[in-house]
Amino acid sequence: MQPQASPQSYRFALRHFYGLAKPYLVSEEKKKGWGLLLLVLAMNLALVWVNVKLTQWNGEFFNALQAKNFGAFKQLLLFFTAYAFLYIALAVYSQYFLQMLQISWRRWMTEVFLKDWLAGGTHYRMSLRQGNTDNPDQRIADDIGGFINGSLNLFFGFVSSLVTLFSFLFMLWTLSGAVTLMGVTIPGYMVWVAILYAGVGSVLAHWVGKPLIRLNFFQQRYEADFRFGLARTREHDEGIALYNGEQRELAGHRDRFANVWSNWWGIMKRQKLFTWYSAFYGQLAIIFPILVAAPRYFAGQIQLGGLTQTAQAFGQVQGALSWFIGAYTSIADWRATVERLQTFVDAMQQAQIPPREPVPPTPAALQPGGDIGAAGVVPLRSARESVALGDLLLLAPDGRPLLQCAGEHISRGQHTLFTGPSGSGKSTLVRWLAGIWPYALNAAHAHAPSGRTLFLPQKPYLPLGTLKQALTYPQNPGDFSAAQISDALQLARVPYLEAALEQTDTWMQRLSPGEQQRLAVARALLIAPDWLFMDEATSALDAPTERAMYALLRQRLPDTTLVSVAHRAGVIDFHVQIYAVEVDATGQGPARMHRREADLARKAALGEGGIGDAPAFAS
Ligand SMILES: Nc1ncnc2c1ncn2[C@@H]1O[C@H](COP(=O)(O)OP(=O)(O)OP(=O)(O)O)[C@@H](O)[C@H]1O
Repeated sequence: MQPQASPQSYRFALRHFYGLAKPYLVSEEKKKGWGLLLLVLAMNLALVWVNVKLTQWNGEFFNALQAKNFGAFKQLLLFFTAYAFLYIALAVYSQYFLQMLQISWRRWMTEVFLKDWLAGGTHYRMSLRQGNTDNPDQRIADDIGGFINGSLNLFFGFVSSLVTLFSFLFMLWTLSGAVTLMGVTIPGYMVWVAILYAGVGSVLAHWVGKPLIRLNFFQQRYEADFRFGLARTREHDEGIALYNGEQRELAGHRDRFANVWSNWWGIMKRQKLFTWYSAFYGQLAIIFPILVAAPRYFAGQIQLGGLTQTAQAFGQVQGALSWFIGAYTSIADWRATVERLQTFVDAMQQAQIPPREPVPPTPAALQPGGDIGAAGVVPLRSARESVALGDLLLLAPDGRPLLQCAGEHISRGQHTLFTGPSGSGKSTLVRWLAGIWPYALNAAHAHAPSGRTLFLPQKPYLPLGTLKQALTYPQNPGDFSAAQISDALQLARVPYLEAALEQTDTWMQRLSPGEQQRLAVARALLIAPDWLFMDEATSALDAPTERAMYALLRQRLPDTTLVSVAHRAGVIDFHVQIYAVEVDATGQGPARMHRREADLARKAALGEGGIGDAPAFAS
């Protein structure tokens, strides 16, 4: 997405802002939110009032100095003390309450985003639809805060500037008097000069600063890509070290940093131009009003206090009018942040659990390369205690047909094995049953089982934290007694890990793949689900240990139905029904499933090195 700073895009940004901000302002925290918002607003208005008073004070003070009036001088000093204290207190507390509002709002919004992102595999389905949302971590960690801070700062800046403008316009009009130019008398001429000065300044600032919008947008994206690349290297350090892949990694990081670097140069050059301009404009603003008002002072029409007060009022009017100049880059950043968050929200909505009724796919979806979007995505959850696949057709994200089902059915207790060549769609079927694979057609008569399910993938996920937390994931360690945990580790043949239960480590890096898979078996023993889906969940174990793990699961979890995806013959005996997936000979159509007898499957496995090899099943 490339930001276009047209008036229409600002209208969109405002509409999206409304959609993003409204939920908090009508949420259960609305009282606190509105209360803080109004409090900070009142304090900002009070600050403008104090500014007006200080400007008036300034005129009176310099007049008292010029008149050498010591009594007035002393009294004005007292007034100054009162105004200054009020100003300081307001400045401190308006900032404090503003920050309180920012963090409360951010906490609320982050919670909502995290929940939506992590709900029902949404995060996974979003990652399937590449291109829509880059770096979700950045959206949640940075953009929510940026959105809230930017919106609040712009709002209060806008209101303060508006009120300042009207308060000081009136004062400036009164002070400035009239000027006659080429026979035409212009009343309140300082006001017109201030408007002209700020107007020209704003137009020039817009012209000079415009490219910064695009540059800042891309800078954030490039920074996030670079950070993400580094995080991946850290995560996969062992693989990289074993492959001696450091040079490739280095090249990748250099490439990503080159984007950061070259875009940054663009920002620097444009920022330099902008700073030339804004510094010149700011310096000129100091002397400009005095120059314009000086003729009246030297003509004796105003006193020294009048001159300084006029200069201050001019500065305030000009400053308020030029608010757009100061806020220019902030508005651009804010707009980019709003758009990024909105894109993220849209992507989350598209990836959320689809409607229960299947949506007919578009013809394009069935063409290779066609994008079926979220249509037809229906992992229907059933109240029935079985798996039924009907004539479900699983698709790849690009619409390519992967696997055609033909009425396969698994009842409770009917331990089932799916086997077949690599890439034929077995894992995709498991993902669909888990409700996270959205690309499927003809799902009306297919359903996943009800009840408690646990899916063990080939690479078990072990979260950051203690080993006990990793073992009991996704449940909490407190859900199990020490004896249950100890038993599970003993049975899964990793008794020595008991000593490390309270240790914190990156367990996915520290434990061997086989240990991780045995830990996952221990997890299944603890959780004791109704349905256990094992997608090559024992592939890293030696054959005897693999058999021992299956025997253990069958023995210890008598009420659990096993649904496995596996390649080795050793697991056949633990299943009562076997489906072999056969790929289409032409390579064009989807793979298909065939029911196999255990003997035939075993023979195929022994003969061809894999139980799913197509030639062994060819009739
Ligand atoms: N996220 C994805 N994006 C695009 N294609 C995918 C994605 N996930 C899977 N595929 C493709 O879908 C096809 C089926 O993959 P799947 O993992 O289901 O195969 P499998 O039969 O389980 O293979 P294996 O036995 O090697 O695990 C493959 O061609 C794979 O490349």
